[in-house]
Amino acid sequence: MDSKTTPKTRSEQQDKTTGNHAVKLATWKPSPLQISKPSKSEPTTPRTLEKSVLTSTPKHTDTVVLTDPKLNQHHEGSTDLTTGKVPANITKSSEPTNLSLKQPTQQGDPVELLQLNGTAGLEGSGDQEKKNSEQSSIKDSSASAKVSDGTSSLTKTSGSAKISDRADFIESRKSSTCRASTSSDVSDESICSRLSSRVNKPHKANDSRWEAIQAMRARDGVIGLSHFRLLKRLGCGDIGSVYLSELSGSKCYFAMKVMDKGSLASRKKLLRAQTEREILQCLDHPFLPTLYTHFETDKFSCLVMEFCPGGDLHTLRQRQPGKYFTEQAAKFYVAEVLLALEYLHMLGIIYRDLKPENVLVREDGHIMLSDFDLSLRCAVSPTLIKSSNPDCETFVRSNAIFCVHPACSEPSCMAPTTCFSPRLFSSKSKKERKPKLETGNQVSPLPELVAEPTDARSMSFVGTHEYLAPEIIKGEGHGSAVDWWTFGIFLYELLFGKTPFKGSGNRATLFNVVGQALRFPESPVVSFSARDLVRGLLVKEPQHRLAFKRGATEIKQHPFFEGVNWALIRCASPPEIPKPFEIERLPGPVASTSQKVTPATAKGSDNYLEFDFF
Ligand SMILES: Nc1ncnc2c1ncn2[C@@H]1O[C@H](COP(=O)(O)OP(=O)(O)OP(=O)(O)O)[C@@H](O)[C@H]1O
Repeated sequence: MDSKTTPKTRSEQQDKTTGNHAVKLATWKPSPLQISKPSKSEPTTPRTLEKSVLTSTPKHTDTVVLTDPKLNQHHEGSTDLTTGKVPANITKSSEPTNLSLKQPTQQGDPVELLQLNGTAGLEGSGDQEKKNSEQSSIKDSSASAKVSDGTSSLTKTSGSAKISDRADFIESRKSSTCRASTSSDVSDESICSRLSSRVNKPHKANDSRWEAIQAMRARDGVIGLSHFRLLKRLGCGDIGSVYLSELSGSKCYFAMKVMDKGSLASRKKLLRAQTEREILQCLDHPFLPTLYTHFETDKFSCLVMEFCPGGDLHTLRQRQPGKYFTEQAAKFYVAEVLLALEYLHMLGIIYRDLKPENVLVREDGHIMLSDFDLSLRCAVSPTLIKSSNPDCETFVRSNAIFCVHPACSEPSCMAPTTCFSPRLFSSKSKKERKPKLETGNQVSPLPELVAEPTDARSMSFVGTHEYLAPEIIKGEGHGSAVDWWTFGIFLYELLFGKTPFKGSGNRATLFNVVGQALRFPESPVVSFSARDLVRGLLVKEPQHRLAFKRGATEIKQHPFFEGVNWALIRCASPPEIPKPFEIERLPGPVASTSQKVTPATAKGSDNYLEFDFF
């Protein structure tokens, strides 16, 4: 079975819950959740959720949803692209029959037409581009993006059900300098969108897909929905559906996330969509998605990203003997995830949703971390904590962090953070002085820079039950250390085929996360260093957790990763290379072609030899 069509539900771990399963935590009460900045288009008055109800949706039993009982406005499911409606019964079942996405539009044509009443992409600015946009709008409205039937693949409404709106309480030592945008402008071309179309992605220089998009843009002025053929629905998350799509005539394939703006607005998820888009615009890393372009129609907001034909790590794990990875394979995947997290942290992004379902496998077997709508953006202030100059004294100092509300951060605020000149903290009071750094086994002659948001704090209750950090559950406020907790759970799951604190239900799981001691199963047998790393990461108090002070550097130096060549990891052989994705197997107009999406057809996209991040 094609992994892309395999339901992403954690079948062996799912709770047999139907309907919302309210969880009240008896022994502690999540701290009041406050909204720091009400958004104009999402007029949520600051509120206190003293009796917050944690619910798990049947569609995503493994993901936490914090519902404000007063608002009671959380809806699950994705919009039917044909009707533009959210299927009414989608919360009751994850059966494919509930997801009739398309209606036949042409008799005898197995390919259904997806009428997307689109206006052109909104990239670019200025009169000429507006003109183009208008012309294109006319063109688009008469054009139809084709989508295959793919009914057999619509077996899953995958993805995580998440907090219906972002309500991050931001503990900020300095107000953000970013534009305080409102989500009402999401349908318009935001400053970020304009920036993004010009964002330089140096690592995409040899990417044929990148070139194809640029060529199309140069030719037509703007890129819109009419430039793509939607071939198959790959999956569906909480804020949109993802389609395998071809840039018409280019044989370049992409994953296009299509979000219904009306549905986002009514479900108060515009901010999440905006957050994801703005984060994607910033990324240029081998283990993170490339956003090739973004455009909007009257009805939809579309993100065009790299397509990963290898499925996700959850599905891949299920296919392993014993449903767990060998230690070697696990090491490979977590090492790549670690680099992705490190890069995100350097950009001031706390990921907050690490789980195997969100780790996709590229055509070359390397990974791609996906799904950024729960991420939190902060401003980071890189700090040099260890100088290469032996005469310089070394100090540990947490870097100053300023969280920014998801609605008021933009790439221009974040991107330069990696380029800051590091501050070297010289002599301070003796109190602040730490005699020696714990540098693990390695003695590095290189300067050591912490550019991660180790001090960031948010009060949101986000994530997936089994992956939630204790400080999130307890509502104590959380920072980047939550990513190291989830990293520990992730490693544990890859190694043992299950998560460590899973209870009989979501409520029990949350209690276990907070109160239960970490235990390891007797089998499979896992090395001491692997268990030691997991132990270091799954420390309940974030301040005592591995990587709390110095971020990913601490983890990289752990003996578990001994021998890993961090700089050349993307040249390492992956444990498994996915079979070429066969376009001919898809129903619809492409069925007659024998085109395969292989590394050959996406030539140049993975020319990672010139690796200069690390
Ligand atoms: N770049 C991609 N390549 C291949 N498949 C993808 C890609 N991005 C997403 N998918 C598939 O589409 C599904 C939906 O992805 P999406 O990011 O919309 O939702 P999600 O990860 O389930 O989370 P959320 O609910 O936060 O949106 C994923 O489960 C995955 O199977």
